[in-house]
Amino acid sequence: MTMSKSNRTDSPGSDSQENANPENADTLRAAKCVPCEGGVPTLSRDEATELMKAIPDWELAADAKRISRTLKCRNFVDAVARINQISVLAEEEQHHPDLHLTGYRMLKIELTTHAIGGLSRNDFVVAAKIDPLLSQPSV
Ligand SMILES: C[C@H](O)[C@H](O)[C@H]1CNC2=NC(N)=NC(=O)C2=N1
Repeated sequence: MTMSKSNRTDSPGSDSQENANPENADTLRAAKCVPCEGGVPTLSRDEATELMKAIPDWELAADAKRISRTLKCRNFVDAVARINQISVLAEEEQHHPDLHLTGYRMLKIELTTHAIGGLSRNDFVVAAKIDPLLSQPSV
């Protein structure tokens, strides 16, 4: 008899235990950034790759030390308005992206945890919170 997923008992080490609570955009958005002043390990490439599934519009750098999202804004004023929205969020979270505005409306948002020289969960929390801001008109 095949056991349905719902009445299967999870035991440590069983394959159903693996990824029992996968992170998604909602769990990341419900989280708060944890103050980071170093002394904690960066996420491994595998951990980062797993978290990328929650933020599909973002790109993982080849060295797995940062994530980025690039968008073409309507115009310069729209791009600056988005920077301002992101700055409010970054201050609330006390985790700050690098923001590059080039070619008058190309906005590249990069996240890395400077204190540890690589990625932490904070980067994914902020990325997941930035996404809804970008899907609304800025002004
Ligand atoms: C204590 C507080 O978490 C730190 O000073 C924060 C501020 N904002 C930050 N932002 C980013 N991106 N990386 C950091 O390491 C960082 N450190």
